[in-house]
Amino acid sequence: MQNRQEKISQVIVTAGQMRDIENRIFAAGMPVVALMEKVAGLIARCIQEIPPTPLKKGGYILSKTAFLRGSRVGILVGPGHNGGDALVVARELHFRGYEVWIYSPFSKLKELTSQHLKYAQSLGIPIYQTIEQLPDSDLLIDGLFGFGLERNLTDPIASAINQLNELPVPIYSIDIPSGLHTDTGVVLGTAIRATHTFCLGLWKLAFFQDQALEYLGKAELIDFDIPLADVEAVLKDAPSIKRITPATALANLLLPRPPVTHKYKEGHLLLICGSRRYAGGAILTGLGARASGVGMLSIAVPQSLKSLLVSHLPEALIVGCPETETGAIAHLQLPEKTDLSSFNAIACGPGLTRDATPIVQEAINSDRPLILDADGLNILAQMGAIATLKKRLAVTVLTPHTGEFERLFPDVPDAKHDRVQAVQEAAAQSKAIVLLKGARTAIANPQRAVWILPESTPALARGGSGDVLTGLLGGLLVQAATKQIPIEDIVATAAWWHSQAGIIAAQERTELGVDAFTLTQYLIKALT
Ligand SMILES: NC(=O)C1=CN([C@@H]2O[C@H](COP(=O)(O)OP(=O)(O)OC[C@H]3O[C@@H](n4cnc5c(N)ncnc54)[C@H](O)[C@@H]3O)[C@@H](O)[C@H]2O)[C@@H](O)CC1
Ligand SMILES: [K+]
Repeated sequence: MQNRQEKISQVIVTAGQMRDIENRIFAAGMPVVALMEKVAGLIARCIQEIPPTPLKKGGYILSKTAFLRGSRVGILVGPGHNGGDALVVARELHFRGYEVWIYSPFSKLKELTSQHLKYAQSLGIPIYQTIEQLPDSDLLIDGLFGFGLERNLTDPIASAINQLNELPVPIYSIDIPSGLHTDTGVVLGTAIRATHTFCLGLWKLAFFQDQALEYLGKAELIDFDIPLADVEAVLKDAPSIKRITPATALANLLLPRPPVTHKYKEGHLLLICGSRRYAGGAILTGLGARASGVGMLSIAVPQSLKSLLVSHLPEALIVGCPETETGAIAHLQLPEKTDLSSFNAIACGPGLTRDATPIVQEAINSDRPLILDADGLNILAQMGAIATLKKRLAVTVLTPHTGEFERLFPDVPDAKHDRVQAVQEAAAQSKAIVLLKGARTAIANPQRAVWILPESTPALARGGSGDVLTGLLGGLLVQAATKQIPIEDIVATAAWWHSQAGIIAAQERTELGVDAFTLTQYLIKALT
């Protein structure tokens, strides 16, 4: 049972896939009306369990409303089965003693929705057609549109939604905030700004698109027992899109270590980073790698940074390299009897400046697994990312933020519109594993499979936090090199670990207190 729940919690579907899964359930004999009753019953129960918490918006307490028996609940009803769900909730809350009213602005409703409305009316629940008639409420439930929304919202419903968003009451959306595109999370005209969203059955893609986040509020999955067999049957031929869960991330963390091992068995990582201008980037990348538990760490930096790096990372082998006039690494000067094949992987980029082109070229030409970040990505973009990467013999991992992504892949569809599709396309075209940073970091492999980080914190939106990720990822990658773990899974684990450290640090120190050095100090804490 645990296994089923864990699997369900990883799945992410599009609206089309959800409809196909739903149709299989109906074809197998489950009556539509029974499923609606079951789903809406679960939602009604969740609403009754809402604790009496103060309402906050933007961090400020607006009112101390408690949603207790007797509270006034406004139910927003659309024309389809999302509206049907809302009407079943209305009926249940009515019988549980809540003071319910219904806003039903559409004249044409689907059959089942229309029947529920008729029954609600027979119970004496007040029904209003226009926004001006609506009484006050302590809580709104949004059942205007679910995954059936197919075109832009227009007036009068669009302006009604805008007015409802202004009310100082929490809004609980059923399935998805009405007005959001279920796959891209794009706002179709306007959308409900929910304080809480009950996502029904399986996570929909919109929940992991950055542009949707400010509309979703706190998101919760309502598991209504969709059989795994139906999910697997519908998803089997499509590239998988998965949430990274704590269980999957921890499974790849290489703990416990085998009792008999040695430092070279736990991987040798080469970091190529830093310049006179950006010395700190090299330190942060090194500290990220240190937290990974890497067996051996070598760090190539400009000669003038060598003693600084030694003082911060005494355990690492610091390789001082000849430098350009501007203080960038001019070329790699490894110790005697060492060449790039001595390392299990290379991570290259943080703090290099764009003057370090030859060394990035050298790393790309090597046959080692390679992580490129920051200036490593900017230099790659100048070379032409797709053509350059196609020639690589070993795996490449790219870790761009949106700006770097656009420079790397100018011909890939707009990452601001649909980040998931963009990262899939970039990985497929470049044959690299691409980690697109954002509020919901998304990782894709060349086969278009995607892993999405469902949780993060804006505390990580600070200079240097990406350097920490690069080091951490590099350290994990070399340790996994001898252990047959797919690299995509290691990338997902590194992203999860990094964000968990940020979340825990922010809880203790506020979102303002997570500078990149502090973040490195929370990495181990996130596991203990
Ligand atoms: N997936 C499932 O297994 C289940 C789904 N259920 C509910 O059913 C919902 C999907 O129901 P529907 O397919 O009926 O879709 P919706 O309820 O999302 O709405 C579709 C209706 O809205 C109309 N519409 C679409 N765009 C419009 C626009 N821009 N302006 C005005 N009208 C517009 C359509 O013509 C259609 O009548 C889900 O979101 C969920 O709430 C649950 O009842 C039961 C289980
Ligand atoms: K909705």
